[in-house]
Amino acid sequence: MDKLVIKGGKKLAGEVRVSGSKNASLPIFVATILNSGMNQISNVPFLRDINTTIKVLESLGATIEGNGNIVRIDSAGIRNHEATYELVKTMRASVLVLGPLLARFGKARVSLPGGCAIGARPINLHLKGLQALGAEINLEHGYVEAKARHLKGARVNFDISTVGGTEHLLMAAALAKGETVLENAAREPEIVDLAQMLNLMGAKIEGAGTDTIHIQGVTELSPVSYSVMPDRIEAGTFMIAAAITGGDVKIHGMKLEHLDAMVFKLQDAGVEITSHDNVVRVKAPRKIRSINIKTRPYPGFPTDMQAQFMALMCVADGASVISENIFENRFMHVSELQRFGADITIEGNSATVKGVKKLSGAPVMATDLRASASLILAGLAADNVTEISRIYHLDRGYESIEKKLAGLGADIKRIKE
Ligand SMILES: CC(=O)N[C@H]1[C@@H](OP(=O)(O)OP(=O)(O)OC[C@H]2O[C@@H](n3ccc(=O)[nH]c3=O)[C@H](O)[C@@H]2O)O[C@H](CO)[C@@H](O)[C@@H]1O
Ligand SMILES: C=C(OP(=O)(O)O)C(=O)O
Repeated sequence: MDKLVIKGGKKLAGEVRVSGSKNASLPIFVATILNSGMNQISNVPFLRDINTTIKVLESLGATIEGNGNIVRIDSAGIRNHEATYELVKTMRASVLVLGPLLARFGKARVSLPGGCAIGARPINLHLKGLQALGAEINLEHGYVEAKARHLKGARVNFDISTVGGTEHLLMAAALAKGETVLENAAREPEIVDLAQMLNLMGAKIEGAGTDTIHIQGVTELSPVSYSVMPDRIEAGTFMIAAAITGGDVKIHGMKLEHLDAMVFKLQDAGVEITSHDNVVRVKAPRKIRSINIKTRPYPGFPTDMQAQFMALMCVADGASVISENIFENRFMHVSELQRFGADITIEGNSATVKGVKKLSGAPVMATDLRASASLILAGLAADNVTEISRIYHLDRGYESIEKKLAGLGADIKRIKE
């Protein structure tokens, strides 16, 4: 298993480019199930989760070839309607194939994804929504078996804002008969990206990016060429890397408006953020101020940036309260950050972080994707050497992160074991 070795204390400087979004690519790849033909998806990041999605689509019968960051998906050969436990267990988002398979072929059998390190993460709202569209759903031997002669448009009111649930229903409703209205829909930019791609395929979707989405079902969708939006979480991670190392970094290819909630918090913490000609410059202050955050669905502070922001607060001036409101167990990074000498106490869904003068490098273990990123950030700011093991989590969601950080002057190496 690979590990990362970081010698901390370098101020990051220079320029870095953000890759395409993992969380937008996954549903966009899955949406190709809805048509029959050759789709071309560009700005795709090289990630383990993308490989898993490719394996899932291939197992259904799609033919896929890649060239750099462009992936061509021919969905004409899809004949199989089952996604196995072996594939779904390695990546939860694979469960999104259920709705599109059902909408196009009238049946699907997909393994339940199960929980993960950050929470139980049920899919009850996905299934309730598909049932509202007329799907007959049975749970057998850990699999969801779904049938519908023809999905029919309906009103779906989500109990809680769910990104995956909204994406799932968008895709299924695109080929349903009549109008579907999604209420209390999630508003994340990745949902807007998916809706844009579906509309290019011929879907009739209005209101993506708001909490009410109207979908007029169509009978057929066509293959498309589509370029994936930039990864806002990768961009946010670089912003914090600049801030935590006392650095001055220019980030290319990001959309600053996708990170408004975090940008305001970083500015409150004293970080200077300017944008010119689509390049965002992030300049650290002499001392970071402590700031409280509460994670919320978009446009609130993203849960996927909570761990990284906590790493920053570990070296800030004062105390910060960080509340996690999306996932019930997303503080796994706390015990690892404590190994760097961070002063953090947890009470319920809140962590109080008292800034310390200096973190001290340590051997640590990554527990999930964003936790891994927070450990890199702490390692960049810490004295001495940090060794991070179990970085396969990181490879799920960050394209060549060690190369990009090394390009900014970090002393970071991947050791193959
Ligand atoms: C691949 C992808 O895009 N992953 C993102 C997506 O995950 P994902 O789509 O899984 O997250 P959701 O928005 O669905 O989850 C939000 C909350 O709703 C709960 N819930 C969800 C569905 C459901 O049927 N029942 C239910 O109770 C979840 O357990 C969680 O507590 O959005 C999360 C929240 O921004 C991000 O952290 C993930 O990075
Ligand atoms: C939690 C994440 O991803 P996933 O939903 O795929 O687990 C993430 O990207 O931070």
